[in-house]
Amino acid sequence: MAQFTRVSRSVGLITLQNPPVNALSAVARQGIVDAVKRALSDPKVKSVVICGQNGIFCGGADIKEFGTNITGPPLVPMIHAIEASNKPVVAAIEGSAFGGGLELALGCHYRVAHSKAKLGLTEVTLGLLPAAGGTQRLPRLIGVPAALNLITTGRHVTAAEALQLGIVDQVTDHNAVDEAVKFALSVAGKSLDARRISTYPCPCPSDVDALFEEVMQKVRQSARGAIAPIACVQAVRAAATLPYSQGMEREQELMATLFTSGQARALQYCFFAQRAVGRWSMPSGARWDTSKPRSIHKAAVIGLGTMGRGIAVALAQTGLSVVAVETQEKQFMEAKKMVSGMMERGAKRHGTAPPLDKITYSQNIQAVADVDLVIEAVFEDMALKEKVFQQLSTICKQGTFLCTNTSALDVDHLASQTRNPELVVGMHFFAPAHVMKLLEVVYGPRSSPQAVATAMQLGKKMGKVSVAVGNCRGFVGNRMLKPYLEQALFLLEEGATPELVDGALEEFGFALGVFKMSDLSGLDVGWKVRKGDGLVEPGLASGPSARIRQGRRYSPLGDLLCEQGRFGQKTGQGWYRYDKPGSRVPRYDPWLHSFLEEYRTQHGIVARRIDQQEVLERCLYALINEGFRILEDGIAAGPEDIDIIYVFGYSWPRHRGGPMFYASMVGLAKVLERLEHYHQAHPDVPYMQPCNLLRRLVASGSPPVHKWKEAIKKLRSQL
Ligand SMILES: CCCCCC/C=C/CC(=O)SCCNC(=O)CCNC(=O)[C@H](O)C(C)(C)COP(=O)(O)OP(=O)(O)OC[C@H]1O[C@@H](n2cnc3c(N)ncnc32)[C@H](O)[C@@H]1OP(=O)(O)O
Repeated sequence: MAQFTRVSRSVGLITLQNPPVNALSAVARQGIVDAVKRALSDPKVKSVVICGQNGIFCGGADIKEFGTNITGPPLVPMIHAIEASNKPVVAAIEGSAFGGGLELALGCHYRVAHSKAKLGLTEVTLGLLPAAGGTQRLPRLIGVPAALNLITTGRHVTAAEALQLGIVDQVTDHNAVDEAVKFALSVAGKSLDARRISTYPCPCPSDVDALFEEVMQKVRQSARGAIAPIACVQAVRAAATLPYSQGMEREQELMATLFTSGQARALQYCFFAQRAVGRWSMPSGARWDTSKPRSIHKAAVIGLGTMGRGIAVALAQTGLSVVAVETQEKQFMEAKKMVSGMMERGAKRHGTAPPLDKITYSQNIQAVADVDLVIEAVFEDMALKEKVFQQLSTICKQGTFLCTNTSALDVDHLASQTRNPELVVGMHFFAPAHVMKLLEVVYGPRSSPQAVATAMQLGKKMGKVSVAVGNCRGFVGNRMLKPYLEQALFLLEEGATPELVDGALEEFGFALGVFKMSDLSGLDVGWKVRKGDGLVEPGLASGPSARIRQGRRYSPLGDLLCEQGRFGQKTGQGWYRYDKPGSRVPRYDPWLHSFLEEYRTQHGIVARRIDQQEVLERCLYALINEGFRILEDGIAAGPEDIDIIYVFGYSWPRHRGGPMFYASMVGLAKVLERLEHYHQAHPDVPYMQPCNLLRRLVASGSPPVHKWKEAIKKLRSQL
């Protein structure tokens, strides 16, 4: 797991060998301890280089070991031994040096990095802190403000930035190991007194207290309830205010609390879930490892509204040639300007050239004749989309994949409009499409595995986290949102306010509560859908039937706002008031509150006190219940797919692991009991009726979330 060789006569080369990322597992740590001992005791070795095999230095501690009985030598004394060595030790950093990997490098006396390497103390993203001395060494090396920034965000820095910050001593475009060996030869025999970071004083600004107070406030605000970033600040504060050994004690103390926390479990679950969704499967048995994607060189986007523009930018940024089609003159001119602006801003942020020449614009759909893949992003109207798919089917060359960006409509019905339905899949982007990381790849019963594999691969190229899901109304994300939104409206009817509901959800960790989010998305969007579904009945003002539609409880509150022209941020009024149309800061709206009171009076509802717990239980458990139905229906292959969709697409707090993971943490029996309770109280709300799968999982002893897939398979086979 760590190979020792002697190179250039006097350099001991220690190579970590733990594929795929040279994580510091127990065996790898033992390998390093043994190799370091060997290097230090070999009189021929005058200096040492530590590197990782296969072009990656080290991906940090082995996350798979967390939550198990950890054996093998601990990291902290191992790194101390390296730092204490009387022979110079040089880290040769290629690929990545993350978490414990960078901490190992900080224990070395020198660091040489390849120009393409990335470095970071990423532990906070896993609900932890850099507890192998990282919180104590980094501030001593680069100063408190820069260390705070890196440690509390876990962000990756390039080799160039690492050099500028003083994290590495040399950056090279050549082979980093060869350069590190040369470096090691050059420093052999030199004094190491000034090279042991733990002995450095911590450079601090004069008013340390004020600095930490300010940072703590900022971190609390952005952490949305996550505890690790706060512990990171506390640990760095210890570096700034205590001697090294006491700082280390504080670091270990804080880590002990984080290590066993539910948040760390949730974040580590998300880490693996994000990777697991790439190993997709379809009910037909088609899988990621047996389905070959086709290469896409040229793509087209049809419709340059908000979504189409974002998709065109995202495609061009991957280096593809893109044909962007918009048939309406005004929208066409506007879109061209907007798309160029979006690309220029993106390029400026990344310090690259905007890929303006990658896009050709056309007002004629015939321009897509020679592309390999089309993404339709016209207005969300089935008749319009049907027509576009019929046209595409005749215009495009043989074999072109036809994708739709619909957020809810029937992908299979669109496929039926084409000559080759097997080439049709959904590619559901989230707004703004060039920014949001999530992509739902929707397969219909006739989508070919190759079409799914191609869309998944294209999503990956675009830097998206792509999740393959089955075809149903709203797919996974929007389908689960429906009961969540419905409960929020019922709560308003019964006595809650938008502020109370949003407050509870934001305290839970959502970036925006449900009403703020609805104002941002536009209330007219759902109104149109409800009209299409025959749910909107203007004039049905009061009486018992006013709140029953299609045999179930219905709240017309959203429709009533829309009838008043209150569409949210864009009109300056929605569930909140905004300073002017397009403003983003929601303000308390006395009109809305009187409106709610009048509404309740009109419908004979006596407002009651609703607490945060009820808000959370009703909104979240209704959503989770639908998640179980989605699993039962086979629309999502496993809980990880649902959780990743919610974390990346719907701002579900990552430190709560996604809705299905959260349900497992709350306890399935408790979720079931609360759903039963609310369904008894509201029998006319079918979404509250506990799903069979949930009942059966509880009856089978509530297996942990990573065993659900297996349990569902077993339950299915028993049917
Ligand atoms: C009491 C304990 C005290 C401990 C004190 C010290 C504390 C240290 C804490 C840490 O070090 S926590 C770990 C910090 N490391 C990271 O955050 C890095 C995580 N990994 C990555 O960011 C990426 O994997 C990568 C290294 C940049 C490589 O990316 P790439 O896209 O090339 O591959 P992936 O698909 O992401 O990964 C491949 C494969 O490897 C698994 N994996 C990656 N990192 C780790 C790890 N650190 N431990 C275990 N396994 C790891 C990953 O899950 C993939 O496998 P899978 O089967 O597909 O899931």
